[in-house]
Amino acid sequence: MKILIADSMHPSIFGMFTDAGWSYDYFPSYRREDILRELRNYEGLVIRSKTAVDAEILSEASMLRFIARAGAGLDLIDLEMTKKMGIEVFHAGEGNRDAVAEQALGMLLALFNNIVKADGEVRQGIWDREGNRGVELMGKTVGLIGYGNNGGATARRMSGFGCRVLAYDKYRDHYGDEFAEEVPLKEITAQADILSLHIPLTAETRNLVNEAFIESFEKPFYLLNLSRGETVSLASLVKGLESGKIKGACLDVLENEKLGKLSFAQQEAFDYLRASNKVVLTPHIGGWTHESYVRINEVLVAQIKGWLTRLEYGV
Ligand SMILES: NC(=O)C1=CN([C@@H]2O[C@H](COP(=O)(O)OP(=O)(O)OC[C@H]3O[C@@H](n4cnc5c(N)ncnc54)[C@H](OP(=O)(O)O)[C@@H]3O)[C@@H](O)[C@H]2O)C=CC1
Ligand SMILES: O=C(O)C(=O)CO
Repeated sequence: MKILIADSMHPSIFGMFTDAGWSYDYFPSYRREDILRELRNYEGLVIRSKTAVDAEILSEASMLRFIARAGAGLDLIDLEMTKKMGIEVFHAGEGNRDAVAEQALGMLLALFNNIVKADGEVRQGIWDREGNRGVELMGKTVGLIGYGNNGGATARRMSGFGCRVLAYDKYRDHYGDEFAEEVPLKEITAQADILSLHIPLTAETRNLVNEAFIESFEKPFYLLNLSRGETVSLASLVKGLESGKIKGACLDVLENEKLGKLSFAQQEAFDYLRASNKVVLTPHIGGWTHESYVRINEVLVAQIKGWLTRLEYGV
């Protein structure tokens, strides 16, 4: 089996592929046009987030049997088309869920305890204790939307901090566990002090957090987004922060990432966010730890092996 690795990966993948008897070409700097030109020669494609695997790319995938995404989200892959073409798609959500959950906790604790602001002040010689009085996580109600890998890992940690955790997942049944109560969405909007998004980006979740949704919350709340930026309308978030309905936000992802590509309206919203002490921002690093970098490879290789075994035994 010949595999094209078209994005940078932790080098542990090379030994894993060789041990499995798979041959590969590693071209981490391949751009879209290179993939378009070469893909017809490969049975497997490994990508991270550089290239969208859309209809045009797939039209060159005459030999392709699988795509392995070195991460959780599959929003860059045309899943309808891969299904039609019988191409397997693997992801490594189990590989970075703990990283995402720890980052969610870290961002929230930073926000609640004014860590970024206070750190900046002390560095400038300002010793302000009253202006940096914190908020505790203990006893807060957290609402999670999406209860898969990241939602589950986040619930485990939030409950350990003394929070009551409510979880809503539109596509799972009977998912409540010792860390989170399974609830309808309206229970989250009625009770949550903190909302944390752990959903994929789909037509349904794009702009899920808009003005009407924010207004549907009964209490002012804090927002965490470590899913995809496009699930939250930045303009609505800014309105919510201005009105006080949103008390603060932790954003690892933005509506239009990489900052350079922002439209005028997005730039205006982003300028508000970056000037606000009620907001903690990180550059999409939630799933991006040294440990997850390796674990993602292990998860993908296990999935590919499992699939090959199933094919071999016809199950
Ligand atoms: N910031 C970062 O670095 C990272 C971000 N992510 C993002 O987080 C997302 C979630 O990851 P992960 O937890 O691993 O994914 P999972 O698929 O394990 O969990 C997501 C859950 O949300 C459910 N869901 C889908 N649509 C809705 C909806 N409209 N309302 C409520 N629930 C819904 C899914 O159902 P179903 O399975 O049926 O779709 C699934 O049960 C990824 O898709 C990715 O975009 C992931 C890793 C790192
Ligand atoms: O795993 C994901 O989907 C991420 O966003 C990190 O690449």
